[in-house]
Amino acid sequence: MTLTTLNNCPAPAKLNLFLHVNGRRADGYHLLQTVFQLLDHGDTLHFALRDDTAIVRVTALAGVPEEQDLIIRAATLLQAEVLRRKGALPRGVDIAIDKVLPMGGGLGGGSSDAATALMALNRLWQAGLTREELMALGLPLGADIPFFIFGENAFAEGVGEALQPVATPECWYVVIEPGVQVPTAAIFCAEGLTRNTEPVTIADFSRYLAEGNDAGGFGKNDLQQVACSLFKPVADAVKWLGAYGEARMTGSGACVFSAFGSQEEADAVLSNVPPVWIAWKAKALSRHPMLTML
Ligand SMILES: C[C@@](CO)(OP(=O)(O)O)[C@H](O)COP(=O)(O)OP(=O)(O)OC[C@H]1O[C@@H](n2ccc(N)nc2=O)[C@H](O)[C@@H]1O
Ligand SMILES: Nc1ncnc2c1ncn2[C@@H]1O[C@H](COP(=O)(O)OP(=O)(O)O)[C@@H](O)[C@H]1O
Repeated sequence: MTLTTLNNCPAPAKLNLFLHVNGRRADGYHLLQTVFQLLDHGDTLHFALRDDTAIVRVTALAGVPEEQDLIIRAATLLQAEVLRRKGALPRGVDIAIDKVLPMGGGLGGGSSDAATALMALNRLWQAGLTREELMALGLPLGADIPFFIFGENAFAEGVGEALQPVATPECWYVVIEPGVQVPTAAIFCAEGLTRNTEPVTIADFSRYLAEGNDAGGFGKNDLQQVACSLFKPVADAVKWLGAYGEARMTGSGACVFSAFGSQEEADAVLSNVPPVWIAWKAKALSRHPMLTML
């Protein structure tokens, strides 16, 4: 079927259930091991084909000029790839976004938006790229983009691009936004960052869960100590949520999460969150909702 619009396309948040820094590549990028968890909370994008070839963001995004927006950059890359393959530019597109996820929150919002744009436009433009080709196209824009296109919870290595599907518990997460934007680069270049965590295996993670442990208790987030020392609100959120269970930062911060077995337990914690913070609950997803939509 030829479509000209795709509305209500979800761009879910991710959590890094643990995040280990195992080394550094020659180009300075850090080698990581992590488990990515999809959440049923995120941004929503809307696409409408145009009669010209322009790619236009029709909603403003504070602090992100249109040409720097990962959504626009991803769409532009895919449009050029379609030109290369088919010899003609596909129609332009108006892209609207309902932005919910905080920027610099470690929830992968920008990457998830870009991944959703690539998946939606691959369909609208009938571009025919495989999932692997879309993942490779997105990687230079952000290390988390391949994961979102992969579409399943994953054990990731490299800079996050070597992905294996992994089962994770069907639990609820409480997420606190401490109200600061943590710049990823500042955390990775911090002097105090440890970069030599011993590698783990996907089997180690799965065994830990099979023993009945919470998803958020395996390993640690190696970026957390540095982020907490540079950004006190992150340390405060870890301390506060830690009173209810294992509390951990996601990605390079700033958001902090804890796992709960039921929605009621999550609600009980949420009702106590100090009003200085934005906080919400989200259910663990096992698949990216775009996979069902397309
Ligand atoms: C840490 C993670 C974990 O999922 O997520 P977020 O917290 O950003 O969501 C990602 O690896 C974020 O990867 P990516 O999205 O590519 O990071 P960027 O913001 O582009 O990286 C900014 C800078 O951080 C450093 N950087 C980033 C990733 C990495 N594996 N090693 C690095 O050294 C580089 O100096 C890079 O220029
Ligand atoms: N569509 C977008 N949504 C959010 N951030 C974007 C977007 N496009 C570019 N960015 C830039 O990416 C940075 C990281 O944002 P984001 O991916 O939301 O956080 P994080 O990498 O911590 O999960 C932002 O500070 C912003 O400058």
